[in-house]
Amino acid sequence: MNVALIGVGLAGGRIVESLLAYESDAGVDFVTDALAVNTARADLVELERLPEDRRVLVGQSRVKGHGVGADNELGAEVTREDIGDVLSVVDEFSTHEVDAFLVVAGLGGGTGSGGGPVVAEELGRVYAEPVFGLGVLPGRDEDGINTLNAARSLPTFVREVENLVLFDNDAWRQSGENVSTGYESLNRELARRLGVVLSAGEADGTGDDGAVETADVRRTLNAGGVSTIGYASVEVRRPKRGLVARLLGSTPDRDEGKVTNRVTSLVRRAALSRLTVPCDIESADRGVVVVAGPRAEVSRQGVERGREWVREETETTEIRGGDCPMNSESVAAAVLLSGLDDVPRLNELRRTAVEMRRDILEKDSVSGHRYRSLIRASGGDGDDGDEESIEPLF
Ligand SMILES: Nc1nc2c(ncn2[C@@H]2O[C@H](COP(=O)(O)OP(=O)(O)OP(=O)(O)O)[C@@H](O)[C@H]2O)c(=O)[nH]1
Repeated sequence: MNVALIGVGLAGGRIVESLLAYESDAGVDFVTDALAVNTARADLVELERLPEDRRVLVGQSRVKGHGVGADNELGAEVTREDIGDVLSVVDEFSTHEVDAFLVVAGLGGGTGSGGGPVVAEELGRVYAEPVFGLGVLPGRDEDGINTLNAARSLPTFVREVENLVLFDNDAWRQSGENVSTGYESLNRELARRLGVVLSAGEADGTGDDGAVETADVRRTLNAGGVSTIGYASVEVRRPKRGLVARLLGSTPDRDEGKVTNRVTSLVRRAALSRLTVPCDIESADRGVVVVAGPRAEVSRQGVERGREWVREETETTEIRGGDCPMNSESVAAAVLLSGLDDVPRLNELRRTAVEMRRDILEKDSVSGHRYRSLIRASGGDGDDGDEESIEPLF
């Protein structure tokens, strides 16, 4: 699948770079071009892989390159004002080769959660290719404003993209981890999962029957709403060949049954693994199974059996899938499940956001606080809003 990546905000830019790192390490080719957008100059400087002309600073006239300090209304506003700068860089992409855009953002901050949906809306307006999103949910230990930002940005982001893949930082952070090294390993885990899914279609156009195609992933994501990804991998040791076999050039016998079982179990483990956002897999509307690895280690029958198993477990007939040849030392299975209708973390996030807003508004000490207008904008301020609902960002 050929994707154009646009990372908005710090988390967005870092995750885009992790995907680029995965792509080069795995020797696959799914990123057509990539770009980072930010309101903070320092966050763009921190990036390592994207060239200078693929880093766009927005809102300079308003926030002087210092970021929007978790104000996602301001993040949305300044991104909209400078959207021309973003689109002119996207214009330089080989968009005729692009199958889809992927807008990546952390939903807890100001720039990504505000600017991400704006970028998605504008790309959808200008280009015919689908626009997908990847949204990172803030942890429970972050400030109330991060939860409120995510609760407001989510419905807007979901509306502006064809599908929003979710990643829940909380479900992935190990206790006691240093935040920045923690993010690094989180981003690697995320890139591994998404990387396998986006590698689908490497064999597009070759007429290879069992290979998973770009269209399989696109149709799965067309279910709309939000999605999650499960993943499992296993190292494969190439069997040693004796001297005579090497001289004769013969290939070692392949235990077909063993390879098939290994692939089937791998797909099951992926579906039952810790998902990028935990949920009941039965709540999925569609899915796609991608098994990537050396051709000799990926049994088509194994993929088919695994797919059948996911179909039964999810009680969903629309489970697509296939293999994806890759020159690696391991076989990896990723299961993308979309159109989820029950994600407990999202319900909790909304509830917490309502409670936090109430708490913050009740505390006298926050009168005149810089977040007060934001909190009012989120609705339920006692004047005319509904106390139990959160207003979408726009
Ligand atoms: N997975 C992951 N999450 C991150 C990373 N950096 C930040 N986050 C999360 O993303 C949220 C948004 O943070 P940032 O991306 O730093 O914020 P921003 O969008 O740049 O917005 P401002 O800094 O407010 O302008 C935070 O609430 C964190 O939960 C990262 O590298 N990886």
